[in-house]
Amino acid sequence: MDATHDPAPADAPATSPRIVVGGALVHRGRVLAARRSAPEAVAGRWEFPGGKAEPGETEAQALERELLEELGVRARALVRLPGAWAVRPGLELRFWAAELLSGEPRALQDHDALRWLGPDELDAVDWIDHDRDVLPHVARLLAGAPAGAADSASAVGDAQSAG
Ligand SMILES: Nc1nc2c([nH]c(=O)n2[C@H]2C[C@H](O)[C@@H](COP(=O)(O)OP(=O)(O)OP(=O)(O)O)O2)c(=O)[nH]1
Repeated sequence: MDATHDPAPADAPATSPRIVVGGALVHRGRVLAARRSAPEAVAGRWEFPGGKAEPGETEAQALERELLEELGVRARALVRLPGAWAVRPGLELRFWAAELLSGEPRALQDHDALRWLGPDELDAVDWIDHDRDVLPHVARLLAGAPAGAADSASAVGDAQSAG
């Protein structure tokens, strides 16, 4: 982009938007939902775990790092899902599909509960609005995922709020 011919508005951030990556972590035909413990604006609502990409990181690297930090699992980012959402000016949310490589997710950071949701259970939790928008893509992802125990949601982690 040529800044000379495409000036940013005066109130825009100095750099391009920072990216937040949310991961639709799929395992045995279900996807992991995580309930946020903070900040207050989103506490108690469900999201796809992830976080902000650090400078120099690819989106895939950022997601894999965040899933290790937040859930204690190794995962592989597979493909970006369509769409992008402005969380706030200068912060853009994108979603990726990811597969679980090893470990059992635990709510170590930012979350106080986790649930695996099957294709018929995607409406079972109170999603953050942006995350609800991407559910049709997640449903398609699950439809193409290897069949697994998708008959019921189960709690896979539960912890007191870590603040
Ligand atoms: N991780 C994640 N954040 C989401 C989702 N949907 C959504 O609106 N958000 C918002 C909540 C936060 O305002 C922002 C992401 O912040 P974050 O707290 O997850 O990022 P982070 O772990 O890198 O944060 P920090 O180190 O700066 O505290 O995006 C989602 O599905 N996953």
